[in-house]
Amino acid sequence: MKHKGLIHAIFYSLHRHLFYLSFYSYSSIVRLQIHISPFTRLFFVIDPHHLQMATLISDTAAWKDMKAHVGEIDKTHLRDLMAETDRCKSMMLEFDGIFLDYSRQRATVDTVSKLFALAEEAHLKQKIDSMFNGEHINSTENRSVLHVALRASKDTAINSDGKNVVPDVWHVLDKIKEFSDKVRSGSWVGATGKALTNVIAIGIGGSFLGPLFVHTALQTDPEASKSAGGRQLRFLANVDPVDVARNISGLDPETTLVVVVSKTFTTAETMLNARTLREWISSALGPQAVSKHMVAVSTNLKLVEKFGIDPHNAFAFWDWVGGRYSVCSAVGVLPLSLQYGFSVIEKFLKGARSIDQHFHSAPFENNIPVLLGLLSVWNVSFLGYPARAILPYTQALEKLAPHIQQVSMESNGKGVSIDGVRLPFEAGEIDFGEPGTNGQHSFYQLIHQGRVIPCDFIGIVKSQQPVYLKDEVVNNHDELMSNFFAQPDALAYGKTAEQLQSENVASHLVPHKTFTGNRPSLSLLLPSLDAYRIGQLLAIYEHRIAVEGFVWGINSFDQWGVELGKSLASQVRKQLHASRKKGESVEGFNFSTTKLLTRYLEASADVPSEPTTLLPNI
Ligand SMILES: O=P(O)(O)OC[C@H]1O[C@](O)(CO)[C@@H](O)[C@@H]1O
Repeated sequence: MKHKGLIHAIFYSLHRHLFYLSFYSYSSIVRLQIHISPFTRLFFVIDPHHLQMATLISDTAAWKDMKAHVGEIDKTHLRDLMAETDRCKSMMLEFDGIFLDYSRQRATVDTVSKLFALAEEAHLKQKIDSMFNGEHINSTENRSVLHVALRASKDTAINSDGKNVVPDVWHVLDKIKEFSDKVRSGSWVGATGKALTNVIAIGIGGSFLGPLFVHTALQTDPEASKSAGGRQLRFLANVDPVDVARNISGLDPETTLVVVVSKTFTTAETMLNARTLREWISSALGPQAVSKHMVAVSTNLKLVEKFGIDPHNAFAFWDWVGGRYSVCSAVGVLPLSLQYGFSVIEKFLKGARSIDQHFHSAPFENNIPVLLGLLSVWNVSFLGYPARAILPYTQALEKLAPHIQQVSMESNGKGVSIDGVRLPFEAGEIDFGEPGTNGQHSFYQLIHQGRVIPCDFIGIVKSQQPVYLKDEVVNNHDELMSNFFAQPDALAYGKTAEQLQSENVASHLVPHKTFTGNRPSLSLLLPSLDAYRIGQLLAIYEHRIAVEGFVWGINSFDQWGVELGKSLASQVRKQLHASRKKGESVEGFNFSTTKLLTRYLEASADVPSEPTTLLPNI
């Protein structure tokens, strides 16, 4: 019912510490909505069909002040900024062994105070508190965001919907400890009585990338690798049968445990891979072997049971854990504990906890994730650098960038504010990276002389695997770290034409050999790379990404952008079935897709149309 010009309803609601005040007019002309909370702000819709006006962060004085400030920064070069010792000193800090130097950002002390003003305007502190307090800050899914509870100590209370979730977290952790101890000690055996020494973890996205990152980082840590003994942990993510073949290659079902990891237990790729490995096990050992060889991690325990996995062998987590934030839940803790033992993984959780406490309580000027997040906003939204390179100088962190890609790009790759208003600025950033020095011989050319890409340099003081050859000038790790220290200066200072001329460089080469410099980076130095430090690094990135989203005023905890492709794939799947089984021609697609599908079907007409035995050939 519409009453033109009439304020039809006034709602007051008190929800925890938040106060909402809403005026709705069902007129087609005016709808006025004022929500007073850290997340929802003044919001007017004048004619829902034509005009929307909302207070976005980009409408605030603090944002405009930052925009104006860019002109000041453009007048300076990092060469000059780096000469200001007091400025540099103020841009270095340390927390619990992690040393951060952000003096090579294109920022002055004034820039940093303006960023704090922006944070204030964005209600950053209140938003962080709301996250830790279990408010439903993931508003489009009406969920809390409590990955910090996954690594809280037993005596902490963290509430979601009025319930302390920490006892549930520890109930599952204790169950993982007990189960992984049994498997590792050989008291839980496979169907033929043999110990299960190999694990294949099936999962994709957040149910894969975080655990893979941690596993790769721990693999070469002496304590962890000693604890792993000869055990193997593999990850099956891609529905590509090549990935199945790679995973089972050389493994014996008799000694293999399969962990199916899926928050929803409906993800098409994971479920097909799970059915494929169930077939691999039952065809070798009989269907009754599944209960000894397959366990699951999920929030959907009903579907786990329906799949045929014994509910006693299911490890739960909760809807307040986002997939990409789930590595500290059973998603990561179960496979990693099976491989390394629970005590190693507990250290990883403690490392993450150390950063959680720091993030929650440290003042912004000493708060590593807050500073990193604000600097990213500065680089993306004001200096106009859309990408970020993650460059760890340790091969052990080779899977850090792929994991952070998901955490960052799935979280902050959004086009509307948390209120659903289209953003007049770009949020999110393009993350990529490779360990140094490999990356130096690949894409660094572009970073030095092409596009400006802010870089995160991550260095480790003590190598996990030190090597020192007798005739070398420095040990291998010092060689690696020489590059870690050199690259940020090369980017910041560059090399001028005058310098080249003084070196008698041929004049036609001077433009080619000139480095403009003024390219921002930051350096994080960790004392070592053990389970604790890996946990810290993970939490630093998770919280940094949340800070960016909080300032941009978006919902960093949903991922609607992945849905459309999934539903289109399901239409294609139906078509492939209809064409292969019933000979139906391709229909209902555009010209291009019809052509591509027809070509695919015609060219693959000779592939087996009946089920085949699984025979990996690699
Ligand atoms: O754990 P699930 O439910 O199988 O989901 C896997 C991944 O799929 C996504 O939903 C996106 O495709 C991710 O957010 C998630 O991490």
